[in-house]
Amino acid sequence: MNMAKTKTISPTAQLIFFKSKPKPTNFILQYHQIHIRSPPLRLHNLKISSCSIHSTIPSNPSNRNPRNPKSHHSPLLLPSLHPIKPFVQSQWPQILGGWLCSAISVYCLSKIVPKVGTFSAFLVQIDANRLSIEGLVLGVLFCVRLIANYLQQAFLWSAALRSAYQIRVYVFEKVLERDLGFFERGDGVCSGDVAYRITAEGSDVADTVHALLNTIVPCTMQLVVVGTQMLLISPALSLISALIIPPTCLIIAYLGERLRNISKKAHICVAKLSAHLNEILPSMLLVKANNAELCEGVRFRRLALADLSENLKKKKMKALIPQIIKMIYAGAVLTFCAGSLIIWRGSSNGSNIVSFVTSLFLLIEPIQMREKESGWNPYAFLRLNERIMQDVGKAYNELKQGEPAIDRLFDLTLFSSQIIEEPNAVHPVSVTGDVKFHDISFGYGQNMPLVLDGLNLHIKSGETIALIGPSGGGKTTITKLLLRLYDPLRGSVLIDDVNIRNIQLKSLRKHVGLVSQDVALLSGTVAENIGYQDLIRGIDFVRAEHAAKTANVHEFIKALPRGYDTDIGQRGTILSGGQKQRQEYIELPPILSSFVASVHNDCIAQSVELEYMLVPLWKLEGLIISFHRLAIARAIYQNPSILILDEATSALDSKSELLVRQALERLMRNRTVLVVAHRIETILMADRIVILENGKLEEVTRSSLLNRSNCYSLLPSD
Ligand SMILES: Nc1ncnc2c1ncn2[C@@H]1O[C@H](COP(=O)(O)OP(=O)(O)OP(=O)(O)O)[C@@H](O)[C@H]1O
Repeated sequence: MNMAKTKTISPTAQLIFFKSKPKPTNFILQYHQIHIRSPPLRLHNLKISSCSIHSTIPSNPSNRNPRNPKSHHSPLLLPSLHPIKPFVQSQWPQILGGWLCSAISVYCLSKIVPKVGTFSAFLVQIDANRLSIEGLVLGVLFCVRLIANYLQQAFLWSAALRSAYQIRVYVFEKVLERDLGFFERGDGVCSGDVAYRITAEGSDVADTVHALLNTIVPCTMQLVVVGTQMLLISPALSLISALIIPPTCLIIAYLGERLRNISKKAHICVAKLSAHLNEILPSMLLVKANNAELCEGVRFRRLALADLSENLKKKKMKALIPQIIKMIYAGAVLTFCAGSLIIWRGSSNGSNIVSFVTSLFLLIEPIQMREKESGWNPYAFLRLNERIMQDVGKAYNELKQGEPAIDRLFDLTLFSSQIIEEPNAVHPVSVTGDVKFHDISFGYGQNMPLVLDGLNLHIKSGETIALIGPSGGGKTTITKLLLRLYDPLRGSVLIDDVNIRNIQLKSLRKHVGLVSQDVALLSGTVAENIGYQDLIRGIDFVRAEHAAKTANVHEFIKALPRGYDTDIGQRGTILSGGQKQRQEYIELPPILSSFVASVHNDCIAQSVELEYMLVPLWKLEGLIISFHRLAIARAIYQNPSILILDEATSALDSKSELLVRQALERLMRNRTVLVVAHRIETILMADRIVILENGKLEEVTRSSLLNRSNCYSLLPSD
């Protein structure tokens, strides 16, 4: 597999489509490890067979106490890094490889520096023989060092990016596990912010991990090794050094904490900016219709200004920290030299002092300066140290500004689910479709008014119930309870007399299908949209085609440029090709296409905002209807025993109406159907009609309904 492509499915959810050349043989995808065995099925253009998914993500992060977001922090020096530890540790082969290369590079440098001195001495003596030997050795050392440096970077970036990839996948999977309430209420985190954390801040995490691996960890190792050497050479001088280290660490820790706080604010500012754009751009109709361009310009400017201010503070602090580290370094070296001079005067052992000073430099710069007399150029040495100090400062910056990103990413994974699957939940292979709502009371929050209050409803197997009522009356809420997206506060929902709390969630949502009034088309091909539930197992194309035919959408699909393989994600191309040549279509720029589409349907507006759309205005309605029928085809493919239809509120022309109605009739056949109805014709198709008002249900007859239909904004049929 050569590449994993992430495509947006909805503002809050993403699905990874693995794009690769089909591979005929068994192979393993990581990460998570998807073990693939023959015979192959097809997922997009990746050939896979039955696959078992094993989460190899270490268990540590999920074991944290979800009630206390900070409970994972251990009293380590860098507690914010604790959550990423298992992900980084799992990359140990790359990390070891990188550090080994780093050691080789340092070793070469330790040889190169004195050799430069020897080489220059032979240059002065014009000793051609020795000169060429020394030159060759120098050249080899130089080349080895270059290769080692390259490999070090390649290994460590590989470890950092793979860790970030695993973290992203882990966080996204956790986000997917969250209850619907999180996405609907937001809990203070809007979908744009979630997307920003997983994308942009995920990249910051990669930089942080790289900084950690590339600089800070080798430096720590070096500190320990050289510190031990210093202690062996002169405990007294080590004591002086030790006195300098704590205040230095304190100052650096203080500055680091400041950078961390500033970075957190900067992250929040840019996330707000991104969330605001995500909200406003698809809502251009609202903005323009309300003459709100100026107002939106001002709101954007305010957010952008806050971002500017926080980012400026961050950049200034990032620039300041390396300078302060350098200053501390220079001060420390001066203090140390003064101290050593005092001790040296009282002692005759000058060579020990030289060795010790060398070790002190080695604390920061990995050069072994054994041949002090021949090759040591103090100016070059100082320059090297300065560069290293800059690197250390830069790495420290990366680390500190990555910490808030880690915090914010892992905050998304800290939650306790309200919808908990019972340990002994059953997995019925089939259900007859008998549904009972028994004494249901439900409200969306503890202090929120009850939406449903002591509601009872029995839908017999194979029966169609039309649910009507005033807007905001709770019709959609009933459907959410049936899908167990929320649990009722009181009462129970039963399928075939089994409380749905005792049915496995996967099984429940397999037997209960939903065709929502939001025509939720996802990125991917038409076939993938129809066989959505089988994306991983592999789509059954015969079944998909049959579903499309039953839903009256087969002809529409056949007319698309690549039929069932047409990528719906590429909105611009869906209607291009031959249709474009016949100049039946007008080209709408992104903003206008979303604008026009949003008049008809919000979902289309979301989908088209990024691409040019080639659409005949007179056909736009037809396109939306085709999308409706695709959604119906998806439900037919799923073949659930119980069907929830949340009918679209928009008006259709009579031809489209007929096509959709035919598709719906076929879909509803031999199923238990609960239809949230807005059209009189649909209501008349039902076996029974119930009105939901003030949280309670009342059954009505068709004739009595026709007298009161205006109350519920029912759409007349053509
Ligand atoms: N996630 C939520 N959090 C808080 N309140 C909600 C949530 N979803 C819906 N509500 C509120 O619950 C009530 C019932 O909403 P619901 O969507 O079930 O009504 P509905 O009858 O389907 O309305 P419509 O016909 O307009 O779609 C409304 O007052 C709505 O504002």
